[in-house]
Amino acid sequence: MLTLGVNIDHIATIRQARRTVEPDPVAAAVLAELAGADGITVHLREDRRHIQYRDVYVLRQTVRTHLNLEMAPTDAMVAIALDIKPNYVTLVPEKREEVTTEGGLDVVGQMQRMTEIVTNLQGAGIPVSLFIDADVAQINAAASTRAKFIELHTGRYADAKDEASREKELTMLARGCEQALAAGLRVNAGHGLTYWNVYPVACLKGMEELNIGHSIISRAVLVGLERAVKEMKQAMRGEM
Ligand SMILES: CC(=O)[C@@H](O)[C@H](O)COP(=O)(O)O
Ligand SMILES: NCC(=O)COP(=O)(O)O
Repeated sequence: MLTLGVNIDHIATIRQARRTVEPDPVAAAVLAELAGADGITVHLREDRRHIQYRDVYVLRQTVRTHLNLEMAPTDAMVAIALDIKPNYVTLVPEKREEVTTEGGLDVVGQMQRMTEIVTNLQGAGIPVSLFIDADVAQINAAASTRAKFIELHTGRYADAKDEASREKELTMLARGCEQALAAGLRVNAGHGLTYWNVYPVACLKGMEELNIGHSIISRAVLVGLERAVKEMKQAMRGEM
């Protein structure tokens, strides 16, 4: 059955805008789980722009589904993952100046390093997923590292400007999924998925989990606004 990992990075983005304590990603994770999330995903970026070490540390104790830690393939992050022990780690490429993750990992170009990290984390009982584009060579390389999963980068599909390009990207995702499954990999996907573009990806045969964040948090802010304003009026009347 296809599962949903809810990425709560942007709850932390709102908190960090004021460097305060609200909204707390830990509370968001509880609510997401109560609403049916099958997993919680957080990306602990090197620049700590949203999720903080404290969040991952507390989430490890509170998440009741599974915790997917997205992280750059660096020694510092591997040490954190070995200490926290999330249910799985997704290795992602990271650039300081990027607004969000741009491309997939270049596993082909750093086979030895990737294999070392995968071996190290999986040896400690933490399954690893490699966030890659639906590219034949990258998928073969990912399988060679013996990582348990890949996460197919759906950004190009999500950003497609017209139906023909979207169809082309979807076909590449479908072929990538098929190739990966045949190579013994388990397949997740994510990035830029929304309420409007998710269904064709959700229909891909063999897809295990979709990790979705920005669109869900954006919608949550809007569907929750009416209640939040009403509650502030109550508070102003001393009713809270
Ligand atoms: C790896 C991936 O696709 C993203 O979800 C990543 O976590 C994006 O990072 P931001 O949440 O900082 O945009
Ligand atoms: N790995 C993808 C993810 O966790 C969420 O990406 P997005 O929905 O915030 O673009």
